[in-house]
Amino acid sequence: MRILADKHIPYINRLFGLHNIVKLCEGRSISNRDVKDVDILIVRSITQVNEILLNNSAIKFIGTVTSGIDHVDCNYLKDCGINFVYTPGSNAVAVVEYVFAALFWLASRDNFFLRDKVIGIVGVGNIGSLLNKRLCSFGVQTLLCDPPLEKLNTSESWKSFEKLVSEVDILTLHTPLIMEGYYPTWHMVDFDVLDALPDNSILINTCRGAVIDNSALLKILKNGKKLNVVLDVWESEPIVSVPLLSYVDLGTPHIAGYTIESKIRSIMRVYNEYCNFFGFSDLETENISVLGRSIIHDIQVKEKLDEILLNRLIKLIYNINYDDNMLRNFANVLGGFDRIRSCYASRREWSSLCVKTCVDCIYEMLIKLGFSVV
Ligand SMILES: NC(=O)C1=CN([C@@H]2O[C@H](COP(=O)(O)OP(=O)(O)OC[C@H]3O[C@@H](n4cnc5c(N)ncnc54)[C@H](O)[C@@H]3O)[C@@H](O)[C@H]2O)C=CC1
Ligand SMILES: O=C(O)C(=O)[C@H](O)COP(=O)(O)O
Repeated sequence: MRILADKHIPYINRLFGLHNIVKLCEGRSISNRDVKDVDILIVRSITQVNEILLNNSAIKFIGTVTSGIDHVDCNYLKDCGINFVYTPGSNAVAVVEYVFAALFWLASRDNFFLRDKVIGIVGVGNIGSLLNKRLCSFGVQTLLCDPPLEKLNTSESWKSFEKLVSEVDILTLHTPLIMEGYYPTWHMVDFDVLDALPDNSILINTCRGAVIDNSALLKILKNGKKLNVVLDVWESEPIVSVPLLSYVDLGTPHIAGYTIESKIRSIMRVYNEYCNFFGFSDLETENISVLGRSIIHDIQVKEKLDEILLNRLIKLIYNINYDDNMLRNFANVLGGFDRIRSCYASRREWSSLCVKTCVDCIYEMLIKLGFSVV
């Protein structure tokens, strides 16, 4: 069969090349002409998958190596009988660990402790629920907002979005981009919401840029609103608002989900779904262990695991400031945003750091936080 794939998805030839003819393209430039004689299409979030792309094509199977699917017209694919797979949760760990890195970067800069803050999580799915679990295991207070889930699961203590905004010190967004329907998220954070946030609170967006009205955010920051902002996603991607970037505390090029582990998880998920759909047997396991340990392991933890020590462990794995600097250096360069992302030296996840301790309570905490412990 003939496969067309985004050239920046890893392991495509290794996984699909044996049985198929594989063509690789820049994701943003894939066109209807490219898919004319193609059976299988494998994309990232930067390829709009809709009738314009697929009209008169013979495509049978489409995979996106993403959790978000706002770039896909799912109804059109269903109407055309095209089998569609995506990879929800594949990069949840990566995003959660990005949020921790951002929080600890701010905490050490502004000299506060996370345990003294209330963190509001909007969207409690794969990412939001894992973030909540890890924050709570580390003794950080959280409040949750997820109206669709609230309708299904009344056991949690949910907060309305309006109430959450006024009660939290830190607001972190983890919803899909939903333009319409009962719970739309497009511009969910608008000027009024931004104005209602307590002074000196922290706003983190790692879901989709347009969940925050970026023009309103720039306006209120220009007006002097005291707000600490972390943006990994931008309303005008791949163009980044340089004025907005100049006001945010941390700005990164949509890489919160970019760990080596998450990239392998997602392409393996698509590959296994492809094998199932076409009836092939050579299912690859999600062979993350092929990565082995990170370059730094066998760290001894003897003293209690406080925020300062956890921050030091995190920084062994990931320096978020580096990604912020990269974006600030290339935001003004034509194609810079996509270039940084496609050349990104994906980081490792905490589980790749092997920590040694003989203190039981530290052992349990490290396990709950996602580290490998011996
Ligand atoms: N920056 C990055 O690299 C990444 C960004 N993302 C983005 O993060 C989003 C969330 O990812 P997951 O947790 O895997 O998705 P998910 O689908 O598991 O969870 C999303 C949650 O949001 C809730 N939700 C929907 N509408 C809502 C509303 N109006 N208010 C509050 N909650 C609402 C849903 O009920 C669901 O529980 C993705 O859709 C994607 O857009 C995901 C991975 C990486
Ligand atoms: O999985 C998602 O949803 C994301 O936002 C991914 O991080 C998008 O990465 P690309 O598909 O744009 O490489």
